[in-house]
Amino acid sequence: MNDEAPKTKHLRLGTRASALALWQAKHVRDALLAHWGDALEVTLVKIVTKGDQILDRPLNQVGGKGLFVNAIEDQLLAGEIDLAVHSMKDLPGHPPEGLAIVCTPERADPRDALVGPPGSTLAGAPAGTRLGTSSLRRGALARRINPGLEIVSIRGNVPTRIAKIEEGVVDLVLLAAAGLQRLGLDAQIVEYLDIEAMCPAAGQGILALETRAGDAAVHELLAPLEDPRTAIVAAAERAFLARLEGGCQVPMACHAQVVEGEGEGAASLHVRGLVVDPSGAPLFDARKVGDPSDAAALGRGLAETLLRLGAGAIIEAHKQAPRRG
Ligand SMILES: NCc1[nH]cc(CCC(=O)O)c1CC(=O)O
Repeated sequence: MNDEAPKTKHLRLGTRASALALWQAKHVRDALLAHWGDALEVTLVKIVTKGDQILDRPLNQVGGKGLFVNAIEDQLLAGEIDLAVHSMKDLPGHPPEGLAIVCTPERADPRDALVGPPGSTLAGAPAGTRLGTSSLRRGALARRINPGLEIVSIRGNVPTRIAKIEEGVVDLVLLAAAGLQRLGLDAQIVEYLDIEAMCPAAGQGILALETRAGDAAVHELLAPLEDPRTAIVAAAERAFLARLEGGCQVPMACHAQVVEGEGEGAASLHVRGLVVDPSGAPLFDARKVGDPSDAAALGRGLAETLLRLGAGAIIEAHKQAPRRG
């Protein structure tokens, strides 16, 4: 009818079907539509992953975080979808051959947050308090803050884990602030943990937009969502992860921040990384400061520093942990 009308492009966006994954996928869809308007159509494709189906065992025993992303990446490689939206925290350090993380929107709150009875704090919880978490990192760092805590492994999506308090299985739950905020559950947060005391997981609070490598048409559609500062910190944290990664879940943390220079001074990139035994000790903890343009080298170098300090033993122990199922 109207020859002048721009041609509508169609994007198939693959996502897990959990409430958090759907929120994230819709958030990306809405941001894309806000930018491109009628020139773009986005279809959400819900994909059930192995990680969604196995809920009765800790993640580190059933194959780690890859479980949540493999099915989605397979569909991307097969051309069934054009774009996958992931929590960067759930991704391994390297994308599989043929895929690429091409866009990282602005990072949300990277902190961990405590859910439980009003007035509770991690440090002030009485001895024997049961803290629910499936993350070896959260359990280990929580025990450093309060050695009296009893760590209880819980699985399931965010609302399921919070329900464990009502069910009497645990007293407190530690979760990512970003996930709670996205689900509108932040009214239940009783304490935000300081980044220094509870160093977040690499990529926590960051969305990773993944496409087929070299798919310039899709990459171009995503470009308006890119946040350059997030791309820098993500590059550092992912390089750290990639250098240390074993096959299973390893208790490690990494957090990078771009710090603006004073006056005319250039910005600098601060990266902290740690590897900790699940019991809370020993802990290998190091920091590096460098140029934001060297983000990946800085993250990798930090990982190598931890290996020189002896962190490899903890990583090996978790690589060799038997996989059941
Ligand atoms: N492992 C599950 C997962 N993956 C991403 C988030 C929250 C959002 C984020 O950290 O970016 C969560 C829930 C949680 O850790 O509490």
